[in-house]
Amino acid sequence: MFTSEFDPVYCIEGGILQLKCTVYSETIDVHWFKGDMEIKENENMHIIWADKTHLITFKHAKVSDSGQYWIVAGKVQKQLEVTVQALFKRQLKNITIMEGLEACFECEVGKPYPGVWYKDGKELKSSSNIKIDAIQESVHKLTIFQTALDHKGKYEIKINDILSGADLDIKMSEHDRSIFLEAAKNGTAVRYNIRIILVGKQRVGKTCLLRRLMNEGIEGVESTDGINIEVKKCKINLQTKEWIFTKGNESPLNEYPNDQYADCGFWDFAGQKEFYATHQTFLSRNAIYLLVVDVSEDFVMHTYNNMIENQFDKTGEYIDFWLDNIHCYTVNGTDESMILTNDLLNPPVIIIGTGMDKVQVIHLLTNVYVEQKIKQNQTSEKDTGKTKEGFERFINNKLLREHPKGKHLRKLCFLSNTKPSKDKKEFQILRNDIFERAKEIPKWGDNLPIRWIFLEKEIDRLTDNKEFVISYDKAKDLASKCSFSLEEITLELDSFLKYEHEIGNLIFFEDIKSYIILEPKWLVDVFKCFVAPFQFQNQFINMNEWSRLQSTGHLPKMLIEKLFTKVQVLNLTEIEAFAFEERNEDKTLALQILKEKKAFALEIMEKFDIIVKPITAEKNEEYYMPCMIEASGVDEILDTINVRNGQCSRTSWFGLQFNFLPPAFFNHILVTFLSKYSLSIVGKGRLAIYRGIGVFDIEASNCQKLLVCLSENTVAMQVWQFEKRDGLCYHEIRKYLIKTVDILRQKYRISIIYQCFLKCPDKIPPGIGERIYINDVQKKAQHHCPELDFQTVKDLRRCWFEVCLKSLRKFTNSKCKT
Ligand SMILES: Nc1nc2c(ncn2[C@@H]2O[C@H](COP(=O)(O)OP(=O)(O)OP(=O)(O)O)[C@@H](O)[C@H]2O)c(=O)[nH]1
Repeated sequence: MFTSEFDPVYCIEGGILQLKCTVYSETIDVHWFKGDMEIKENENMHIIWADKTHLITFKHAKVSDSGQYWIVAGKVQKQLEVTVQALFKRQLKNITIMEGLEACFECEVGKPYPGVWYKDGKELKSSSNIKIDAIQESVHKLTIFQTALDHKGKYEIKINDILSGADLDIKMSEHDRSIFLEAAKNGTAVRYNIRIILVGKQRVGKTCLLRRLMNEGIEGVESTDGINIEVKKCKINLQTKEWIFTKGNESPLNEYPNDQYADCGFWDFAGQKEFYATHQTFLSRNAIYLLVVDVSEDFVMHTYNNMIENQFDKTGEYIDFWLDNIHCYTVNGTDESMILTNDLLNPPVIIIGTGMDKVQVIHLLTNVYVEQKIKQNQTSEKDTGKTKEGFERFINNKLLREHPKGKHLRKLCFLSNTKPSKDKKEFQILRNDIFERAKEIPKWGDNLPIRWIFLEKEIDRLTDNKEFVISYDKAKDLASKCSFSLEEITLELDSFLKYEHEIGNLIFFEDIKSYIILEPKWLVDVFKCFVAPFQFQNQFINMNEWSRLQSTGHLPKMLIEKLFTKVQVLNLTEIEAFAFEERNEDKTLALQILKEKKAFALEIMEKFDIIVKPITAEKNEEYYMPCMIEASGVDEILDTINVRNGQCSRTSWFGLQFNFLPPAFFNHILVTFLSKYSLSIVGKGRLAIYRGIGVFDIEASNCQKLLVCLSENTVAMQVWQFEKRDGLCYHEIRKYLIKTVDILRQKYRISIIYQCFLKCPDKIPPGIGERIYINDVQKKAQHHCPELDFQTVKDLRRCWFEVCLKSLRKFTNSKCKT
């Protein structure tokens, strides 16, 4: 039938593709098929024949035109292989860079053709800050110099009628813009950074998991006793995705080039709850979170409404708690850079269920047990050991998916640290996942001024030499060595330090900048002695100060000094002290530096509201630690202050009900109130501060006291009037509470929401029932209070909301006119 050969046909996308055959006689009918579908003519393709020649022409070949074609004549069929090669050997790639830097789009085509560039559909031409060039019409380049925010958009190139497109995203530098832009003028370099934070309950296998990820064995892993953060580092090859670890004390990691390797740092948190108050220092926005849970433990679903700090223990609750924490500490309502897509928020969280080996054992054990139970008709879900399903149901939980915190979740994986698979593939998969997630984080591949990268290396060198905290002056010296601009060295240095703090490389507070913490371990060492001070009680016996700390929160200077002796990093080591002796040198300078560091440590703890100097009538300068005070019954406090003696009248409650109140947030509120109002004195000079409660004198005669207290996810206030005076309104205090919460939200960049409510002056603390939410006030003009007969909403409002004088005036004015 056929007189032609059927050699494979090649063509480049966009070109003309012709398939041809000749047959023995012009009367022979030829049919063309692709796969098993007969080809029909369309706009882009014509079928023609003349005499014995049959031809199909595709005007613009597409990659999808590739495949097996069949040519059928009578009962004979021949096969023809067609390959349409993509025109673009390299497509344009999305670019995200910081404002002021140079953006370069580049693509490569398989055959030389001219190209036309577009931005948001409009043709682009070369100009003062846009350069278009092409190397032999094969490599096409578009360079935008000194990018500005309005360069954001979709960029495309059309070559031979085929489009390739990519987005340009410009980020405004979070640090001081002008300084950054100035520093960038002397050249920039790309830097890839990954911070991985392991969180979860105690003893769920975080340290073992970290060891596995670092390719180490888990022999000798012991549960961390006390508070700790272990930091480990490695490099990741961006091309091969290989992870490179250091062994022992050598530090070859610095030798790997920044543009080809990502810096990877792991922070392994010990899971002690005492430590939660300090989390905001360590929870970085630019991190990947590995939330570790033990699958063999009991799983309890969403039980959040009644969950308060320190009072939860089940796996589901931990997941809830950590997702809430990560969400509220890392996502700022207005910050678009944390929104990845409609359904995904940064930072990413991967949940890792460890202990799979134990679950299988449970399964085996329980099968017999379950059978018995089934017979007795007594099965429960827990008995069946369906732990894995519990997790999956949790992840698919509608509530979780609707809540923004659910948008951080990327993956759920199950493994065993103690009994991994033979080739330990599950850990390799996890490493790959981590790497892929890292690319989604806004600061991935940031371009930084080269001198900043030099300074980063100098700092790395210090930490390699175990120098964990440096003075600001030392940082200035280093910066000038790295050619930071001399005139404004502190401005640029601050800008650098803020950036490094933001990505979690070091800890720097602009308002307490005498020292810079290069390793979180330093801060942890300080915190651990102060947040859990009672561990040292046995070592300093016969001191009344301990019981006073527990009952009143008073932390006298003498106790502070004692605790400081336990902070390793704030004391000379034995070797150092010995060296001084040996050399017969004066230690004064070294001791002076340690003294300064101690003062800095106190300042940090004050900054985090772990310790506070309340204003009191005596204006003493003593420190208090509200979080150390033993919880006492509210009834006890009422009786001590004589609130129920019949002569004291109590206002309605005003409060804020939060969706989630992160640990220590109430402490921040209390401390802010402590800086404005004097604490009441009860009994023999005891300050009226308790765990989760503060009582303040709000006027000179001490006849009006304000109670501020924490109850579940609620902060509530009530005023006690010991001298009846009608018509008093505390709207300033209400506004102060709201302003305080809003300022704290901004200061700690916490994303939390609340509803304001009023409630009858019944028991303390005010339960959830019978709360009147301010938004509902209009609907509830009459409010039924079981304890005080009928009370109108107006009565409840009166003491917290001023009469709106403006509207009153407007009203009277308008009356006057008429
Ligand atoms: N059976 C089993 N045991 C595990 C697994 N992972 C960890 N363990 C054991 O659990 C104990 C605690 O492990 P760690 O890795 O220290 O746990 P952690 O979460 O770091 O503990 P903290 O440091 O106290 O917060 C160790 O005895 C481990 O051997 C696992 O997958 N299966």
